[in-house]
Amino acid sequence: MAAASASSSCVLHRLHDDTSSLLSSRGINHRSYSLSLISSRKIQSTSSLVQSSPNCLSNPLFIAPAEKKKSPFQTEAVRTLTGSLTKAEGFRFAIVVARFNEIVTKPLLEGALDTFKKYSVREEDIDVVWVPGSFEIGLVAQKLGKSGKYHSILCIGAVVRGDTTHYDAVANTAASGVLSAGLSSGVPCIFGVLTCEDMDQALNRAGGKAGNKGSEAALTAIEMASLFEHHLKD
Ligand SMILES: Nc1c(NC[C@H](O)[C@H](O)[C@H](O)CO)[nH]c(=O)[nH]c1=O
Ligand SMILES: CC(=O)[C@@H](O)COP(=O)(O)O
Repeated sequence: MAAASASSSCVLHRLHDDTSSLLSSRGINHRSYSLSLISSRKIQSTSSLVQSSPNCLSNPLFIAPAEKKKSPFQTEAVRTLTGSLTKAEGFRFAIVVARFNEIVTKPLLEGALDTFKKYSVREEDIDVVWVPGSFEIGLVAQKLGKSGKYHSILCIGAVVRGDTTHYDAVANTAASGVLSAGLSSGVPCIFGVLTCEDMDQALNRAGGKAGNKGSEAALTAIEMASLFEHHLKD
């Protein structure tokens, strides 16, 4: 390989001289056309080109291909990071649950606990914290997140529209409170708060024909805990 590279190197230098004299004989400013004496690195890449197609040298205006430099940010392949649902054992969770509309939030909580158990989360690794209503969830979630004791905080509530616009205040504040708790603590805070037009909608999502949103939120809590623990740790 070294011999081949050396011979290609002298070939290229000779080609450079021949090309320069050829262009000069035709009155062409050979400086603009001449082969720049390519770096050893390009000679090696060009030597591999010469070895694969030696007749390219017969072309008097053969110009060694410039080697494209790889961006330092360029990778050989796209990396994909996802959380796993299969390695939940050992993760610690807090569940913040609103007592308002307990007829709905209790089955949501039970659905979440059943899912944690199904995915091997130990009972001793789960803390349940009750708050009066969904409005109070955000502050408590932030406090728990900042404690550093949990891999993920699951927030459960049920906001059901009444006769006034109070629903909008509570529903929007609950959502922004959970988001803010996650952003400020750096711990995944999962929004498992139902926001429903009536009680039927809420009950259908707490173990009725629309499933159990508490159970679904627990799966999200496990996946996010895994993603952060295995891929996003500082
Ligand atoms: N109407 C609902 C409430 N309202 C209570 C508030 O969440 C809060 O506890 C009160 O405003 C005191 O700060 N909470 C729910 O979770 N769901 C509702 O439908
Ligand atoms: C979401 C609420 O706060 C709501 O249940 C309160 O009912 P109302 O709007 O009739 O006072």
